[in-house]
Amino acid sequence: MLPLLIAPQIREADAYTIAHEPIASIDLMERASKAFVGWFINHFPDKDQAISVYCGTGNNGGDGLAIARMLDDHQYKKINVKVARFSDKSTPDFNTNLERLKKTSISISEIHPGSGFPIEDCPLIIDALLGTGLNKPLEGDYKRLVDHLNSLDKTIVAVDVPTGFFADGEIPHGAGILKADLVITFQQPKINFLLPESGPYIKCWEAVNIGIDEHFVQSLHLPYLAVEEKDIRKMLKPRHRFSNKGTYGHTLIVAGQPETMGAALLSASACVYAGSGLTTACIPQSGLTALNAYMPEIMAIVRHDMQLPTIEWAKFSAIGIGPGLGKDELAVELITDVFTNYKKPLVIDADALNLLTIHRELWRSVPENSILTPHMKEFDRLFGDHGNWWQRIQTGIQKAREYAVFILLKNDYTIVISPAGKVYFNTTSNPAMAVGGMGDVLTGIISALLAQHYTPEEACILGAYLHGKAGDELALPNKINVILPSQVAARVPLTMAKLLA
Ligand SMILES: NC(=O)C1=CN([C@@H]2O[C@H](COP(=O)(O)OP(=O)(O)OC[C@H]3O[C@@H](n4cnc5c(N)ncnc54)[C@H](OP(=O)(O)O)[C@@H]3O)[C@@H](O)[C@H]2O)[C@@H](O)CC1
Ligand SMILES: [K+]
Repeated sequence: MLPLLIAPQIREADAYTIAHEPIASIDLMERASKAFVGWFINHFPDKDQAISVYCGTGNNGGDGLAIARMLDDHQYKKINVKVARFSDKSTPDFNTNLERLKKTSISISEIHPGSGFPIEDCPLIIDALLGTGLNKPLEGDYKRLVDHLNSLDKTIVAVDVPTGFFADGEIPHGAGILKADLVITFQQPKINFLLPESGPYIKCWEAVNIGIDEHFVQSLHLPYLAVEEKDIRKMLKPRHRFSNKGTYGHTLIVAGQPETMGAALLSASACVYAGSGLTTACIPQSGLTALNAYMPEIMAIVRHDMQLPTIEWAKFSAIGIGPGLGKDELAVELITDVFTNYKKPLVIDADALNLLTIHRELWRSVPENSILTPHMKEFDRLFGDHGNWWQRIQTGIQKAREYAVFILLKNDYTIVISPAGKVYFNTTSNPAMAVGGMGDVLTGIISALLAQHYTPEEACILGAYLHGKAGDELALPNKINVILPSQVAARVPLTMAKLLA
């Protein structure tokens, strides 16, 4: 897992690396700038393109100066540097890099407080005004400059973070933030890059390694972690010789109303594809023909009008409940029946989450370590309205602990919060997956993983990753705009096979 540090921890890790590698601070800046330039050159190979580098007077600005010098070394011929002298302060590494830059032929100009802004005729701007040192929303000269740059139709590549963008914590409404086409960020994506609030400011980002001490970072036992492919490869268990369907569990999916049988079909079929040895769907009677026709591998427990079905609880190694279940009286009785009789962790989704919102007394019987899979609206219905995603995560941490459950909060980077307070960011999935039914498939996959004896934590992490990865494999190679949940479900075996190879 890639630990995701917040800004003060980034400073701590930088300082530790400087003291213990050891490496001089100015050389770490050189290394960071070199990593930036390495990526930049590959993606902007036209050395005749005119580039303006805007620098503040802190270390982000120091990076900008070093980057300008290095691009000059690489024969980029039309570089100019503009230093925003909005403060009397400057860091020693900024000063050293300014002296180094003055020895080149690069033109350096300054922007002063209250002054107008120079005409900008370069199509490409490198933003090294402010980085992770941001400590308050932009105002005054910085805000004016950022608003001005945003008003120009330029390509903006930000160093580490776009100027004015908080790397973590709440992003104030209406803050002045530079809109970057690309952010080349050091060591790790900043946590706010992974939240929807970054959408208007960051078109894409790339993290480059600058050799921060990994042992130190791991020793911090940080709550925020990004899931990487190598973690998934370690987690996934291959199937063994002499195993049989019993080895891989029996999953029950409690879902569907006559009008929402699709949710039950998607969920139960995803469960089969994700490797559950046996899958049974508890569905309304009117859906039986559809179920048999859609996927004969799925067995059924039929719900007759307003009658609770008889369920042999001990038969099932995992239960997923909620997709298309509705909120009527029978649904309430059914969920109560499941919560009362089944003591292992459940996967609780969609209408089952809505029922938890309406009938708060149900919370008392949610089995420990169950997995709740809300999207943003379901989350807010459960736990109250939130003005931003950072707050939502903090509430998630508190509620996961309070109720001893896992909360999987759906997002472009789906967030899994454990009762122990760990926050895992999934790194797969894409906008082509924004289609109704995609969540039902995820529920089926996670339920199947529970049935196959993955721990609830593993089932969440693995389920979110596989679901997104299957979607990526379908959509990304041909830049397909829309993929269907049923396609994602059917792709899962191949995605798993690749990860096990
Ligand atoms: N540490 C390392 O070893 C490495 C660091 N690296 C690089 O350093 C960057 C972090 O550098 P940094 O800490 O110097 O902060 P930076 O973002 O340049 O800004 C600082 C200045 O901004 C000011 N300021 C803050 N908010 C403001 C506001 N709203 N409006 C106006 N001013 C505001 C603040 O002023 P103050 O509030 O202190 O008066 C201070 O003077 C990081 O992103 C990466 O690029 C890499 O080279 C790798 C090695
Ligand atoms: K920046």
